Amino acid sequence: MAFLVFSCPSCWTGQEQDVRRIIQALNECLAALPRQQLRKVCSIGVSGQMHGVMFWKTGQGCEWTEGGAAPVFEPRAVSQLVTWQDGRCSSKFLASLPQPESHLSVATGFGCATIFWLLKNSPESLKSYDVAGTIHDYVVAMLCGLTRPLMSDQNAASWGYFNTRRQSWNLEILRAAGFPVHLLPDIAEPGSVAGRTSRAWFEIPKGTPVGVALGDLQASVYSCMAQRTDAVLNISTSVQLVASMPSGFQPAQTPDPTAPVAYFPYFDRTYLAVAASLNGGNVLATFVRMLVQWMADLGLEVEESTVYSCMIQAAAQQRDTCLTITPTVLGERHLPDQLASVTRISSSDLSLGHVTRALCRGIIQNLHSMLPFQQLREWGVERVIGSGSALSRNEVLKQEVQRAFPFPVSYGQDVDAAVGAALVMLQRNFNQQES
Ligand SMILES: Nc1ncnc2c1ncn2[C@@H]1O[C@H](COP(=O)(O)OP(=O)(O)O)[C@@H](O)[C@H]1O
Ligand SMILES: O=C(CO)[C@@H](O)[C@H](O)[C@H](O)[C@H](O)COP(=O)(O)O
Repeated sequence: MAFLVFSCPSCWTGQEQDVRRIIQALNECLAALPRQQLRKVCSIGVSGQMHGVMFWKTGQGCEWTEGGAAPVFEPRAVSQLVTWQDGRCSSKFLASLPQPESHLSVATGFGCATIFWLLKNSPESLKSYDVAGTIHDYVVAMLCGLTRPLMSDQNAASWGYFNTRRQSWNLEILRAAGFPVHLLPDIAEPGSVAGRTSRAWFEIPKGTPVGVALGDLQASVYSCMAQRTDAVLNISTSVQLVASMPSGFQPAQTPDPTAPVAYFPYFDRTYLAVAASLNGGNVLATFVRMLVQWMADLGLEVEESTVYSCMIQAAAQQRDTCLTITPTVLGERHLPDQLASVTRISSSDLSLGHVTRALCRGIIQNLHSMLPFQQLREWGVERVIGSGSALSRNEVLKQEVQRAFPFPVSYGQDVDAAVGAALVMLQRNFNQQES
């Protein structure tokens, strides 16, 4: 078994997750589903958080165990998952990387940037592995027993150094920079089948088709964008505002690291215009944790859930405020070094209601500064579909959305990446399975 081991300079903030625990959570989810239903599964759609990267060793990525109630796979020679929230690549480090031949620029947390960082700071750790992928590419590879992982262009683009027009990695540029290109997965069409389950998985029969893993953003959009005139606004940990570009649209071929809107590949060579803000529900969560800590420092104990409900209630009473909060505590990919600020502070606007109202407004205003909502109208958007737990649980955030958007906002029932991944398999592979 091998792990990535880093000596950590104090200036970067790594964000890693334990692959074993993720797969354990997946197993628990599967175990909770009715066995009868699992027996009837006719195909498996997979999606997951984009940008992140993990490594494993060919042929040793997992072990299947038949013990217990059902056959499951357990990770073996795998690294940690370095997530999309990873902050180890400073602006200076990113500026030292070669210019990609892609319409998308590279930010911290993107797979190829992380690999470049490891190459420079921990080259030994890479030697233990010979393949890499997103966590969802790993799951597909393990289920199907693939020796080399397959990756959809949706996830490849999220790593950087991928040319969506040519559907290929920037191999020459990467090779010239000493990048270990053998780690890069092979590319497959999103919506296609990656393989079939090499064994029974829980009650799901051996030989069940498994789709190439999709990006969670594209899968969520697929679950709810009924018309091209719909935009999707998701606010959970982070925020994404998404509109679909007309077929035939091609983004400019050079990356612009200062552009707040990126064009992500969708299906059938079409693109989604995406304003992906790193500052969403996590801003409120940071505020809540700060209050809980202040209370603890003052000798008082309070539950986070109590703080959420009190602050939302207080802000619901406080319909307006002059207090202005730019809530970018995490910076943004296009402005990594611009952090949060509070302005127009007057002694009359310091209540919990004022601050929470200003925080919620600030999250929406920050999104508006990235993708002005009038632009959506120019793209033909007529309606916004709202989703995400931070939005659905927060009446004040909903009010601020309604206030800022010049469109009706409706809240979808099944706006969910898992639903989208299942629909893709059902709708796009139906003919394939019938023949
Ligand atoms: N009790 C609560 N009431 C209202 N909002 C909450 C509450 N708990 C968490 N949230 C908000 O929901 C956001 C998303 O939480 P969570 O569902 O855990 O993340 P994700 O959907 O990204 O996996 C948090 O960042 C926070 O802003
Ligand atoms: O970062 C982007 C888009 O660039 C995301 O779609 C990415 O895949 C991540 O999953 C999301 O940002 C995280 O989603 P959530 O936890 O905010 O729901």
